[in-house]
Amino acid sequence: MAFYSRVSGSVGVITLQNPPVNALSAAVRQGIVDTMHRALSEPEVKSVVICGQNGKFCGGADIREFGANMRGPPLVPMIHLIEAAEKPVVAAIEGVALGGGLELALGCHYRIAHSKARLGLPEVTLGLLPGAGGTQRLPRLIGVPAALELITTGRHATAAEALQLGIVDEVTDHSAVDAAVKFAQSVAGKSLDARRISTYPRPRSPDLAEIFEKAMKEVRRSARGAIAPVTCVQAVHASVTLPYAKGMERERELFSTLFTSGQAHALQYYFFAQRAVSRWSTPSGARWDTSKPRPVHKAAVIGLGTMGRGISVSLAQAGLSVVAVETQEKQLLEAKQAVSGMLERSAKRRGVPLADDKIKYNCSVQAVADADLVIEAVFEDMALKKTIFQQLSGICKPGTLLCTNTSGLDIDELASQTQSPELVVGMHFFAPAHVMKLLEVVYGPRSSPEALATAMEMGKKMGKVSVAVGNCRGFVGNRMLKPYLEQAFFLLEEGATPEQVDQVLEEFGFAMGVFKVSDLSGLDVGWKVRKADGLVVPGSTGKSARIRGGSRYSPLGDLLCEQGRFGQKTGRGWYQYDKPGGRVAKPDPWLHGFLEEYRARHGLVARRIDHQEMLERCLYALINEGFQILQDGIAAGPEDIDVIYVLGYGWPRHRGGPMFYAGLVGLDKVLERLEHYHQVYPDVLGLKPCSLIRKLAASSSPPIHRWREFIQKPRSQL
Ligand SMILES: CCCCCCCCCCCCC/C=C/C(=O)SCCNC(=O)CCNC(=O)[C@H](O)C(C)(C)COP(=O)(O)OP(=O)(O)OC[C@H]1O[C@@H](n2cnc3c(N)ncnc32)[C@H](O)[C@@H]1OP(=O)(O)O
Repeated sequence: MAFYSRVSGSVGVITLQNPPVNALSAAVRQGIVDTMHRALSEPEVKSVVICGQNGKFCGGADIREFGANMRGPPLVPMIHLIEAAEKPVVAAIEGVALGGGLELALGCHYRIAHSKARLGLPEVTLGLLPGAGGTQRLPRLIGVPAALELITTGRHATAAEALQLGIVDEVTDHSAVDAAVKFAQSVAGKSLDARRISTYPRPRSPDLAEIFEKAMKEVRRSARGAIAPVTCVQAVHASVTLPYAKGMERERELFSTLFTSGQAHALQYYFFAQRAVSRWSTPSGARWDTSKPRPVHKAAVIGLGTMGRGISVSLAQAGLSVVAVETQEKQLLEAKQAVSGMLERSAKRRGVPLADDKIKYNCSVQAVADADLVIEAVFEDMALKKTIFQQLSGICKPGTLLCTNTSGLDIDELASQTQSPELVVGMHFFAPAHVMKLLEVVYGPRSSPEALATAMEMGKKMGKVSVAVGNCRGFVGNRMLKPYLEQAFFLLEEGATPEQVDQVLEEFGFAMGVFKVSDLSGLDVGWKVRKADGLVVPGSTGKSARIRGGSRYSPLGDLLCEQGRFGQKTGRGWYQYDKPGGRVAKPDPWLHGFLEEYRARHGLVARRIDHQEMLERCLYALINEGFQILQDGIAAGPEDIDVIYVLGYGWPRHRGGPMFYAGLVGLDKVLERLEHYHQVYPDVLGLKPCSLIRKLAASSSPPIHRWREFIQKPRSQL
């Protein structure tokens, strides 16, 4: 709703009230319309201020109302009512003015912002465009290039930038509401002819055609198949080619196309999924709202390789005192230099104070004795990690949380090396650790709810999106990667090239295809794991070379590693690069010859594999594992998996995540294709549909928010 009051006798103040962000729900819109009429009809009122309760102007349209039968007064006429008013209306912007919130402010005659406020039109991130006049008013106010940039990226601008661009008229360090009231009094009775943005002339400039062409090219390149950014450019284009009223019609037409699109549903689902993962729960009933995190003031990082350095930076930037340990003096010095550089660059980029003095470097593990939380970040080697956990158990003060940065090793095995296994959790960071937003927080069977809550809280402090997951090989992300990679290898055996498989995945929207990613992260990483698992059998020939434990196995990755082809770092992998460390992947005739020779050796006849089959086999094998993970209770819900895949594995956000995508395709269709492929390849376990997808499909494929009802709760000791 909206609350009306009169201030200083002559200023009507309309306060939006819809916690937590004063989104424009039907009740709020109704409240604005009613209170505007009241303010306009009261003769004593000479001007109006619109503000939001609790220091937040407005977070935009109420996203929860999208899709449902939208009731209440529509936004566009509501904003026109404000703009057409004969009394000056001033927006007092505190906190945020986003989406419909900024469009409401653009309908006001003046805008006063608090210096800490953020303003933007982030609709594009929800698969929409600013459909309440934003695409027509903003370019008229600040020009096409700046409007295009803000609308197609959806980024938030600071108040200072908004002032510079001309979006706001004044910025204050004090109460924006008080400033707006004062301002409103000063402009009472003045002409509003020059203050109605919709009446401004269409933006004109000789280079507009070039600007739009460039913008369109750029969004097509970066959107990776997302339609909203492209549609945003089309809508802004209407502001220069059409008069305002016609431009608004075009905006509405384009908005309607986006509004009902699968991409908008996916992006809005993802918006809530990213927030839902913080409300974690475990199979045994431990929950975010009943588990209290321990206070952490001092943290320690052991091992200052690439991951340890990034983790130290993240901790320091979160304001913690950090002890960074590397036992070799030379490596310690190198790491110190590298971390300082990272902190400096980051401080410059984010405009925050340098956090260099937060980190103390040390050669001895003893230095972590008084830390509240230790993150071990040495190589992925169980024996080494075990030794460190034994040491830590003896050195650390009672109650210290012991965390391991591992991408898949058994948390419980490490916990069993300590005297307090309940204080051990996994923290799986993604490289580069100070940049990537995702953190998998892994609870073992003995981790306490308090330990899990502390690690989740720590992730949040570091600005990460933390997802709580159970302990199993590869946790969620890497476990699902295995069947996906396996299919990609099998496709090569059957006749595809790495370029073909990657192209299919990139056209789907992945930032990089599976083989390019493999080259980037290093083929030797998986090779080491497979060797430790006893899967690598050098020189094996005949049928047994392609079977492990009764299931189909592809040794292609192992064979490349035996040739020293580790990917970008060696200049050769699934592709070739101009030099070791090179970044530009080029098809490699050597590899094509190698694949032909391999197929011939194993009696495999290459066939032409169509686009659809490549996509289905890779994605559905991954999705099937996702259902198995839900069934095993490793992830609490599909949102957890989707957030992990979007933030950690380059899954295109506009497709919601693998589990959402499965629902969109249709669970019965995914099941049918899995059944088909499993029949063709009965020796591939990853293609055997798991019982949860069968159960859901048999129950008429309920919507994704109901899937949890179909998951049998596994027992856990946590
Ligand atoms: C055939 C079809 C015809 C179509 C007909 C329809 C015509 C309609 C035309 C209408 C045109 C509309 C045009 C306008 C569109 C919009 O405005 S879309 C919304 C744009 N706004 C946003 O994208 C902002 C989203 N929110 C945020 O970015 C952040 O929440 C924040 C505001 C910056 C605050 O961040 P923080 O303090 O970190 O809090 P959070 O945890 O993110 O959020 C707190 C809770 O608030 C919920 N929430 C936030 N914003 C909204 C919102 N706009 N609507 C609903 N709910 C919102 C958020 O989900 C959190 O709650 P929980 O999920 O329960 O945790």
